[in-house]
Order: sequence, then structure tokens, then C-alpha cells
Amino acid sequence: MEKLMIRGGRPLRGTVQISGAKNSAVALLPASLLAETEVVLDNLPQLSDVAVYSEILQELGGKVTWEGGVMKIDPSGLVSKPMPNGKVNLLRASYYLMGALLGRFGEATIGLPGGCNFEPRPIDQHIKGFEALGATVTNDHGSIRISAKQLRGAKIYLDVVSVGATINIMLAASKAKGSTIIENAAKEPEIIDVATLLNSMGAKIKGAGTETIRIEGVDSLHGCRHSIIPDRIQAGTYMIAAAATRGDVLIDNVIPKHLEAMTAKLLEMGVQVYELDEAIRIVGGPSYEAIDVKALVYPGFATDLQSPMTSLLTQATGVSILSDYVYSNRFKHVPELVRMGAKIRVEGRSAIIEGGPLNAAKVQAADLRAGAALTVAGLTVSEGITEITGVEYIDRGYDFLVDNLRRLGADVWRENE
Ligand SMILES: CC(=O)N[C@H]1[C@@H](OP(=O)(O)OP(=O)(O)OC[C@H]2O[C@@H](n3ccc(=O)[nH]c3=O)[C@H](O)[C@@H]2O)O[C@H](CO)[C@@H](O)[C@@H]1O
Ligand SMILES: C=C(OP(=O)(O)O)C(=O)O
Repeated sequence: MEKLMIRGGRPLRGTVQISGAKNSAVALLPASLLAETEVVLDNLPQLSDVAVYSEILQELGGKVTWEGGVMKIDPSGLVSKPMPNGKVNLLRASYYLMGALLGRFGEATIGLPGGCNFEPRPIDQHIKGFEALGATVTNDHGSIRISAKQLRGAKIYLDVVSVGATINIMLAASKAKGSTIIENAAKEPEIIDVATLLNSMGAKIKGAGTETIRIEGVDSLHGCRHSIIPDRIQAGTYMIAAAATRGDVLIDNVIPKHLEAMTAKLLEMGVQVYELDEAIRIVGGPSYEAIDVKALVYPGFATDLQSPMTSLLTQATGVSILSDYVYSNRFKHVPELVRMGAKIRVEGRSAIIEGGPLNAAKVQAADLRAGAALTVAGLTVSEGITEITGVEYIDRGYDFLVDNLRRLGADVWRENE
């Protein structure tokens, strides 16, 4: 196991290139299993979740080659195989195998997903969707078994706006007989990305990115080439890090529209933000105002940026309130930030943050974005070395983190624990 070491206090300066989106990649890989011929994915991030997924595809009989940011997936030799445990327990997005294998083979047995467990993350809406499409779903000692003689299109209203359920239903419904309508669908850019891939494979999906998605089922899907959208969460984290270190950073290869909520909040604090066609420049200032932030479903402020934003708000003057309306208890970063001298208390679904300086400490990342929050915090501390364990979580979502930060002038490195 490694730990991340940070000697902070240096303003980040320069340009950082943002990779393809993790939350798209981990849905596009299983989506490719619905094709009968080769799918090529470009701009793939080099993340541990992607590596695990490529191994899962190979266990299922897919042929995978992965060089740099390009993965070729030949699913022609795919076999229907139960996956009750093993690699599926390592990542959250293994739940997409349910929709993909159900669409491809009419059956799937998949162990309950892993990933970041900051609080219980139910999948009842995924199951409600599969059942509405005519599947039988049973829970067998922590494995979900799903089967259908023939999937049939249906009208499905999601009780909660769920990224995973929306995509999972799209995957299965692409191969159902007749039309499916998903109401109260999630609108995240990653959903549009998955629909774009599926449509390039021959699916008929309309309305992705709105709250009503219509899917006309087709008999078969074919291979294609697809380039993954940039990772808005990675981009938002570098925006936060640039502001927190009072630096000047060009965040390149982004879709600025995907970061509008982030941009609006930074401007409100007094950070200078310049939107270009495919880049955003952040210029930090000497002082920031405290603000209130509400994490919501897209296009609201992303819950995945809530933890790193907490670290930035410790650098503002006054008291900020950061509330998470997606996950009520996503605050595992808070006790660790408190160890670094932050004045934060959690009340219900809100963190109340009083601005003030941080100090170096030995801290533990309990999940991916908690790790991002601690990294941002460490970068602001000018005396001492911050040591962050739990780096394996950070590797789920930030490729080339040390290289990128060093190129921006930070003094960071990894060491064996
Ligand atoms: C791999 C991936 O894309 N992960 C993202 C995805 O997770 P994930 O798809 O798991 O998150 P959802 O959008 O499904 O969850 C949103 C909310 O709905 C609840 N819920 C969800 C499904 C369900 O069946 N029942 C239910 O009650 C969840 O507990 C949560 O409170 O979206 C989250 C919210 O933007 C992000 O934090 C994750 O980074
Ligand atoms: C929670 C996250 O990921 P996952 O859903 O894959 O655990 C995240 O990306 O912040």
C-alpha cells in the first residue's frame, strides 16, 4: 500500500489535461457487451476501476486490448456466466453488468456492487426497472439473479433520480421488444454519453439528458468507435485545487457547460473563472467569501465535488454551509479535515465550515472524494508534510494525479506505507 505525501503551500500554476470521465467509462465498458462486433473506446481514463472492468469483460469471454487511452473490446465470444463475487465486489459500477447481460443473454447473476461506501446505496430502482421490463429478480445470498424469457418495453417512473438506474434500464431496454419510457430520469452528461454510444451501436434512444428518455428496442447491436466525454469531476477538483492554492491554472479538455454549477459557486466566492471553448482558467485571489452550496442532481452542484469543495471553503473568510441533497451522510472527509485543524461540524445533511488555516497531519482517505478533499487540503498547508493513506481510493478517480500536480508546481510524491 502507498501513501500520498504533500508539502503544500505552493500556488498551482500551468496547464492540466483532463482525462475521459470515469463514470462514463464504467458504463460504456458494459454497454459494449451488447454489441455483436468490436467496440473501440477513445479517451479512456487510466483508472483502477477501468482496469478491473476490463478484467471482468475478459472473464466473460470478451477480447480486450488496451493501449494508452484506447480500448478495443470484441464481445463476439461472450458467454453468459454468473458473477456472484470476486471483481464485481470491487467497484460500484459492476451493477451495469445486470442491464448489459440481461439485454444480451436474457439473464444475469451479479454480486452486490462495491465502490465507495460512504452510506447505504440501494439499487431498488434498478430492480424496479428490470421487473417492469418483464424480468424476474431474486436476491440469492447477496447476489442478484435476473432473468427474462423476453424483455418487453414498459413505462417506468423512477421514484428517485438515479444515474445508475437510468443507465441500467437504458442498457436492458435497448434490446427489449417495443418501446420503453423512463420518467424522472437522471440528466447527467454521462447518461448522454452512454446513449450516444448505444445509438452508434444501432440502438434507438431519444431524450437522454432530459427527464424523459424513450427507447425503441432493437434485435441486435453492432460495434462502433466512440470517444468518452471529459471527466467533469476530475476537472472540478483541479478547479478547486487551483483556487485553494491561490494559483493560476488552465484546465484543458473539458466541456465548460458541464461545470456551470462549479463555476457559479467559485465566482460567488470571488475566484476568477474564465470559460474558453474546451478549457477553463482559474485565477485564485488573496481572500474568498464564505458561501452556501447545495449538492443536487445534475445540473446542480455535483455531490462528487462536495468533499473537495469542503476543503476549499476552509480557505474562505466566515462561515459556509455545504449541504448534500443526494447523499445525506457523505462526510467521511470531515473528521480528517478536523485533524488538519479545520473548524467544521456536521448537522444533519450539512457541513458548517468556519474558514481558517489548516495544518499538516497524517490522515486517512476513507473514499475516493474524501481522498480528493484531503489532497486539496494538503496542498494549502505551507508547513510540514501531509500524509494521506487510502490512496487506492484516489486511484479509482484520478489518473496521473502526482504527475499532474508536480507539473503544476506542487511538491507531492508517493511512498510505501
Ligand atoms: C459509477 C457512477 O456513475 N457513480 C455515480 C453515480 O452513482 P449511483 O448511480 O450509484 O448514484 P444514484 O444516482 O443512483 O444515487 C442517487 C441517490 O438515489 C438513491 N438511490 C439510487 C438508486 C436506487 O435504486 N435507489 C436509491 O434510493 C441513492 O442512495 C442516492 O441517494 O451517481 C452518483 C450521484 O451523482 C455519484 O455520486 C456517483 O459517482
Ligand atoms: C462515488 C463515486 O463513485 P462510485 O459510484 O463508483 O463509487 C464517485 O465517483 O465519487
